[in-house]
Amino acid sequence: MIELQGLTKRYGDKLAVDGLTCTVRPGIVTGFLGPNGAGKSTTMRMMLDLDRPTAGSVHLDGKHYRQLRDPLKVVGALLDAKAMHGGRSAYNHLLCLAQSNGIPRARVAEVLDTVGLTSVAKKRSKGFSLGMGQRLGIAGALLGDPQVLLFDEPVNGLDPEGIHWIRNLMKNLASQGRTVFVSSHLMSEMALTAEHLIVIGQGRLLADTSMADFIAQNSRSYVRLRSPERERLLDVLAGSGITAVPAGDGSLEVDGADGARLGELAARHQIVLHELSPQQASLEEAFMQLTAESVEYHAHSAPVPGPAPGPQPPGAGWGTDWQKKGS
Ligand SMILES: Nc1ncnc2c1ncn2[C@@H]1O[C@H](COP(=O)(O)OP(=O)(O)OP(=O)(O)O)[C@@H](O)[C@H]1O
Repeated sequence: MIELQGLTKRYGDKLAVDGLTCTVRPGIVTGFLGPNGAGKSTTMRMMLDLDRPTAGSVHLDGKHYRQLRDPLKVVGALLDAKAMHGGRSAYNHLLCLAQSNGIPRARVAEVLDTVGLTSVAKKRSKGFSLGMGQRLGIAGALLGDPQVLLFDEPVNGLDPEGIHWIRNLMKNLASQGRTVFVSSHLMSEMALTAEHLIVIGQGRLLADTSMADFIAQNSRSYVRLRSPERERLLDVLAGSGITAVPAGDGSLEVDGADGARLGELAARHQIVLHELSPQQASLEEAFMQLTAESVEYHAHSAPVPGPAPGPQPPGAGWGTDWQKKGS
């Protein structure tokens, strides 16, 4: 369990983390979300005593990091996969960590095997790809068999097989009763991995809730109906007190009634349906909705040069005209 109590960090004028109070529980994967600069990395660094809080506290399974005799046996972390001595082999890197934390040498081979790096164990890590570096960082986090695990952007640089692997690894670690706390900007991946979410914006807590509730509370869900007898369907729905909104593509959008009820209603009146599909917003949409006010950095689309103004290609405007909100 990780307990934050009024956790605050100020860098000069900048309040990077602003009075965070929350608990990260064991047995589930908890996702940590926030726009760029929200304070996620700073919070994780304070959990590991790499940054000293301006105020407030962090406790890992009831203890402050500095009270831990062999910290790697209590908390394992992947913060920056490149933060290692590149001249050392993967094996020696892990061996150094093991020896300074009272962890038996045999554990090194075990974690190398877990992360799939046994065949390159004797190679220097500076020759590793981004994905191999991530795997080595994860091996380091697992070395002490800790109950608490922190992962900052763990799928960075991993290929689809690697992403699948780490998703299952995190779920397995949680199912063993461990506390797994993971940050990522990849919403689709987070939606598949995390059961609970902690969301921050400009250093403040915005949400501490289950994944399902987060999406339900921050987005619209409705049922889309399509029928060759649209007008009759509208009448039948109205007769049952159900409001349907005609959409531009000829379908109807119905809020506040579930698919089963709508399907039965149509069947009772012998109305043919070509579509009946519950529409649930994605985590990404819910996240954008909640954090819209606390996004500090916005990209503005650059005007497309040329005679015909039209839709911009995906990604147009990125890297141009970054502007700090409110400045
Ligand atoms: N060492 C530092 N000195 C000064 N300001 C810092 C320092 N570290 C972080 N900050 C500032 O604190 C704020 C929070 O940064 P942090 O890196 O924790 O955010 P983040 O949520 O991890 O962002 P990202 O998603 O972009 O990684 C930012 O405004 C950042 O510029």
